[in-house]
Amino acid sequence: MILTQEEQISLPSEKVEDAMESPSSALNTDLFDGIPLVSELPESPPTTAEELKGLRVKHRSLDEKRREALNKVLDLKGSIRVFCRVRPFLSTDKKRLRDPISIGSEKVVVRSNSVKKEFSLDKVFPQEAGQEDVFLEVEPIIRSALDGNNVCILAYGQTGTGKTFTMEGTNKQPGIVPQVLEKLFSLAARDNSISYSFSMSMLEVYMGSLRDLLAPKLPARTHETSSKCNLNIQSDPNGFIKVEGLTDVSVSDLTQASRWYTKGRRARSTSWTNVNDASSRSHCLARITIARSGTVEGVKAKVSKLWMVDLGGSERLLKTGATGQTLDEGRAINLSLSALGDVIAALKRNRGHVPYRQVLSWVLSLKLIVYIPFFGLNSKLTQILKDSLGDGSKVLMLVHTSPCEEDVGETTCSLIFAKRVRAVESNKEIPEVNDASEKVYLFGPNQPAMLQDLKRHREKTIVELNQKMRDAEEDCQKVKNQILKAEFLLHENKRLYSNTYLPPEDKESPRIPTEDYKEAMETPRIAEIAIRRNSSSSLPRFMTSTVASRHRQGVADGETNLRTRSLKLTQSSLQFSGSQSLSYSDPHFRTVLRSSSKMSRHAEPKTSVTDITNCKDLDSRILSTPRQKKVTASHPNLRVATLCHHRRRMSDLV
Ligand SMILES: Nc1ncnc2c1ncn2[C@@H]1O[C@H](COP(=O)(O)OP(=O)(O)OP(=O)(O)O)[C@@H](O)[C@H]1O
Repeated sequence: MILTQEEQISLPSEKVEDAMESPSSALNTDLFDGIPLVSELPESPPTTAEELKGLRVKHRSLDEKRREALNKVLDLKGSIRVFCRVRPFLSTDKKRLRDPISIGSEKVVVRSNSVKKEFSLDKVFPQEAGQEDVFLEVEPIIRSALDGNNVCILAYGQTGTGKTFTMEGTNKQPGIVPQVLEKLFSLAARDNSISYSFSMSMLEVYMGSLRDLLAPKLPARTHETSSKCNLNIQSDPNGFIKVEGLTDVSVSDLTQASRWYTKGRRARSTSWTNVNDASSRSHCLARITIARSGTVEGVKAKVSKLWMVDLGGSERLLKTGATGQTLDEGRAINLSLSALGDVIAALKRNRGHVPYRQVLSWVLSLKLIVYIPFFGLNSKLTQILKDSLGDGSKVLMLVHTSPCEEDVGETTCSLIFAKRVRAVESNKEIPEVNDASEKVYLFGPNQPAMLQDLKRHREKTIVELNQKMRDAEEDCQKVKNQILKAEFLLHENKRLYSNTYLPPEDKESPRIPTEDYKEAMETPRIAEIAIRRNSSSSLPRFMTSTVASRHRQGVADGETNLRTRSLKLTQSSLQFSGSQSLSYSDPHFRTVLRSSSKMSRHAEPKTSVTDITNCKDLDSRILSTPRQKKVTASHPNLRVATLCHHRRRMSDLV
C-alpha cells in the first residue's frame, strides 16, 4: 500500500512535531509500531546461535544412531561377505550341452560328471544380473567408508570370468569403481556438518613387485621400466599401512577422480591369453583415502581407506596356454591369491596371528623357492591390504565364475576358495555343515529347523535395523534442512547488524549515531530532498540540498531501510521455525536467498518506494506458509517511508 500525497500530508501534525522535537522518543511511539529501534536491537541477532547449536547436537546424535544401525547391519551380515557372480555366455564360448551350474539366491550347485557340489554364499548374482544389481549390495559399505571404516572390495575369479567387467564396466554399463566414486561424492555433498577430502592412488602388484599406476610418465628414452617400481610398504605403530612414494592425488570431484582412474587403468599390465584377449596380468588396486573432519564441534576427524581391487585371474596355467613371462605372471598371481585366502580365512577365525608375512615359509614348504623374487619376502598384496582386512574393516569379495562346462574344474576351485573365506564367520551364527552326519552330531535331529530359525531371526533383525537406519536418515535430513535455514538467517542477521550504522557503499562517510536524527530533523534543509524528489527542479537556491544534508538524509534513509529488513528477517525467522517442512531446495527458499543477496548488493543504502515494494514482494514470496504472527511488513515500512516524506514536507512548511 502506498499512501497518496494527501494522505501523507494528513498525518497528525502533533506526532510529527513530537518526532521533530524528540526524535528518539518519537521513534518509540506508535508511529513506528512493531519496528525495533536500531539502538534497541539486542547484541546478538534474533536467530540465536544457541538454537543452531542445539540443532547441530541433535543432528550429530541422529547421525550417530544411523551409523550404529548401519554397523550392526554390516556386522550381522558379516564384516567379510562373499558374493558370487556368474558370467553370461559369450559368443566365444563353446557350445554348451547342459548347464553345469544351477543358481539360487544364496547358493550355487556345480555338477561335474556324477558329482554334485553345493556352495553357500552371502549372495549369488545370476547371469542376467546387471551392474546396478551388484552395486546395490556394495552401497552400504560405501557409507561405512565415509563413516570412517576401512573398506575393501575384491574381485576374484578365474581368468575371463568378468572381474574387470564388474569393477570397471563399460561406458554404457559402469562397474563398481565408477559407481562408487559417484556415490562417494554425492553422499559427501549432502552432509554439510562434515567436511570430506578425497585422494586417490592406484598401484599394481605385478610379479611380486609394486608399480605406481598414477606416477608421471618417464621420457621415452629413459631405460627404466617405470619410475615407481618396488615401492616400500611401511606400517606405523598404530598399524596404519603406508606405501612409501606412492602417488596420491587429491580429487575434489567426480570428473577429476574419473580422469585419474582412467589414467591408472590404462597403465595396467595386460596381455593376450587363450582365455582372454586382454587378460590382466596383475592385481590392480585403486585406493580412495577419505579424510573426514567436522565443520562443527563434536565431529571426530578420521581417515579411512576404500580399496577396490581387481585381482589377477586365478588360472590353470596349462589351459591358458601361457609360456615364458606370461606363465610366470600366472604363477605369481596364483600364489598371492592363495596367500590372500589364508589371510582372510585367518582373520575370520579371529586367530591371534594372521599370516601376512608367512608366504615365505608357505612358498618354501611347497618347494616354490624359485618364485621368491616375485614376492619379495612376503606377499605384497596382503601386506598392503593388512589394515583394511582386519578388525573394524568391511570386506566384500566377489567371486566370479564361468557358466561353461569346460570350466567346471576352475569354477569348483573358485567356490572352494569362497567357502574357505566365508566359512568361519558364518559359523559364528549359522553353522555351515554340509555333511548330514555332522549336522546331526552338532545340533541333533532338529538341526534344519534350528538353522532356519536362526536365519529368520537374523533376517528379521536386519530388516528392523534397516528401518531404524532409514528413520534416522530421514530425521537427519529434516534437521539438516533446519540447520541450513537457521544458518541462513543467522548469517543474514549478522550481516544486517554489521551494517547497521555504516552503509557499506559509502566508506568515506562518517559513522553517524542515532542521535543525529535530531540534528537531521531540526535542519530545515532536510526538506529539500523531499522537495527535490516530489517537485520540479526549478527551486529557489536556498531550497536546494547541500552535500551535508544529502548525506544526513542518506543515513536516515539507510537506517529506515535496515530497520525494514530487520523486521522482515525477524518475521522470516518466525515463519521458518514454524514450518519445518520447508526444505533448502524449496523454490521459495531459494528465491529468498537470491532476492536477499540481490537486495544486499543493490538496495543499500538507498530507500525508495520501489525498494519497499520489492520487500513486500519478497515477503509475499517467502511467506507461503500460514503465519504465526500476522505482521505485514508493508504497513510499518510504508509508514516509515511515508513519515520520511511527511517529515520533509512538514519541515518544508516550517
Ligand atoms: N556380466 C557380464 N556381462 C557381459 N559381459 C561380460 C560379463 N562378464 C564378463 N563379460 C565379458 O567377458 C569378457 C572377459 O571379462 P573380463 O576381462 O572382465 O574378465 P577378467 O575376469 O577380468 O579376466 P582376467 O582375469 O584375464 O583379466 C569381456 O569381454 C567382458 O566384456
